[in-house]
Amino acid sequence: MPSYKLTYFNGRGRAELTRLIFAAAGAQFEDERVADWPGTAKADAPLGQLPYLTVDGVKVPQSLAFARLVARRFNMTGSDDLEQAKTDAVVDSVSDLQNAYYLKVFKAKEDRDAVVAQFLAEDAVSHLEKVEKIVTLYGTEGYSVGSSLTWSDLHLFDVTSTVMTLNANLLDKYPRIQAVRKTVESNEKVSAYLKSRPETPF
Ligand SMILES: N[C@@H](CCC(=O)N[C@@H](CS)C(=O)NCC(=O)O)C(=O)O
Repeated sequence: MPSYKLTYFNGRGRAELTRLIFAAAGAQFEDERVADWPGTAKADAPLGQLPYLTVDGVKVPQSLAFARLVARRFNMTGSDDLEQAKTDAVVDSVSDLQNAYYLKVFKAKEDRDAVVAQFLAEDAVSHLEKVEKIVTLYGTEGYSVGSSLTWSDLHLFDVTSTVMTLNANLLDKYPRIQAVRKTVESNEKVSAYLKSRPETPF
């Protein structure tokens, strides 16, 4: 059996997608949470950043690269190469929202309320409209692509959960996104993980 160690801060952030994939697959991994940064951890990280995944002793940086590897190993990237491209396209659309959130809201120091208001009125709307559109195009009710759980469903769930902390009604206009979230939340293994995971500030 391959060994996996996920190294990140004590947060969901860019590591949570991979944790959700492991949870949905019912697979074991070591969840290393770095408390002292940079400490010695920065020098240990392949690109000087977190997260990274150590697979059988090999360190893989870039959260989407190793999430895709793990999802592929657990058959969660789609049933053929075209479906894989579709889950990639959904993941990228969701990541556009995630990156805008990190760049604007997470890093905001001054005028946070104004930054949040602008993000919700402009960035979030523009990205969520695209996610709703692509999920409608490629998925069936409750799935972002095809008709079974894929890593794009988990990414959509995770990132929208984070952005919803800014506005609980954020998804009112996006029924297909809501339906995917319901599927993820009602997955037995994922739901058990969500109940047991640590509460963290991000
Ligand atoms: N594209 C990278 C981004 C990694 C990244 O921005 N990591 C941040 C935390 S989320 C980090 O390590 N910041 C600390 C630093 O750069 O010193 C990924 O998806 O893994």
